[in-house]
Amino acid sequence: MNRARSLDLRQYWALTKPRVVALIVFTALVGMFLAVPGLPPLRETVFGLLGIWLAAASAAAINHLIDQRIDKVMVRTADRPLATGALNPSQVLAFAVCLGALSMAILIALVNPLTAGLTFASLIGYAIVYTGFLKRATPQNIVIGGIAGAAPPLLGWAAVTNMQGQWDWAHALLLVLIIFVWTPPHFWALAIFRREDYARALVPMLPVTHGVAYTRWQILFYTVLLCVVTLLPVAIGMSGLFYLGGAVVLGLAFLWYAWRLLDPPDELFAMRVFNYSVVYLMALFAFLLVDHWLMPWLTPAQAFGLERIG
Ligand code: HEM
Ligand SMILES: CC(C)=CCC/C(C)=C/CC/C(C)=C/COP(=O)(O)OP(=O)(O)O
Repeated sequence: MNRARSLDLRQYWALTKPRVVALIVFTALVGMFLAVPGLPPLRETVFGLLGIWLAAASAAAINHLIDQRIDKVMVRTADRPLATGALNPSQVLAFAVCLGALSMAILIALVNPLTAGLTFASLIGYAIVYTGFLKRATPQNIVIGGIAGAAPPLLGWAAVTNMQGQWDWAHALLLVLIIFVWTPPHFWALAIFRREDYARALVPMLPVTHGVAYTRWQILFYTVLLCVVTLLPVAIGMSGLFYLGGAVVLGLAFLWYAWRLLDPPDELFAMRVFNYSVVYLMALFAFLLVDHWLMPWLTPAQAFGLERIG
């Protein structure tokens, strides 16, 4: 393969926002493991993850396409393939359509139509509703748009159960709720640091429209809410003590970051909060997984000498 070709591949790879999508796929995997006792079925797991990955990558490529003007103006995004001209819009559109079509074909043929439908709704929710409309319209853009990014555990759950179990909706939606409440502190921490980018690009992000001080309080509010919501898996008996320990320690650290952000030591501190948010979500979902799969016996009922119900 010559140099130009491998450079091209790298540009296409960048269109898929690989690191964001990796975490999205991991949350879908955790949804799959929590949906069933023991190991989830191999075919639905492998092709479910492949389909969700391709759909999220397609959504990310469409986001590049719709956001060309914004990406060119912002320092953080000025080196993206469309902003630099390394790829042209028709190439990006063709790539996104191919990934999206492949995703749907795999999910419909090898997983189930319900998962395909929910995944398609998430793709449209992020790529069109959030990127095309909300992002430009309201500072609540990422709160509402966060629903699409939060959906993957539900998609994973649907892939392996087809939502046949009695409590499927409640349990899967709780995982969605966790990511939904996590999204505002995740994004607004970065938006505080990048507020001049957003102001220049005329994107009404919260620190631009309502100021940095107000955004910091909003981050603290959602972080407190997140700490409460992350206790619910234990309260409803979905997760046990191993998860509880992890959630409490991770949550206390997040609270410390959000509190410290009210009076930060320097400008860069907001980026430390953002970086921690990514580590937090990755670790929280790892705790959910290990708790469910390796330590199912470590329940509050066991610890307090009560019999396990059900
Ligand atoms: C509407 C919802 C969301 C918004 C607006 C948002 C926004 C952002 C932004 C602007 C970045 C910086 C990207 C960059 O500098 O290139 C970022 C990074 C990141 N986001 Fe989000 N995000 C959202 C939801 C999610 C979700 C649902 C996940 C995963 C479950 C996620 C995982 C990540 C990760 C892992 C990074 C770090 C990427 C890297 O290191 O390159 N985000 N996010
Ligand atoms: C099918 C499915 C599961 C869809 C997943 C949706 C998805 C890829 C969510 C990612 C969230 C994200 C990176 C938002 C940033 O968008 P932005 O445009 O505000 O950030 P940017 O300025 O970095 O482009």
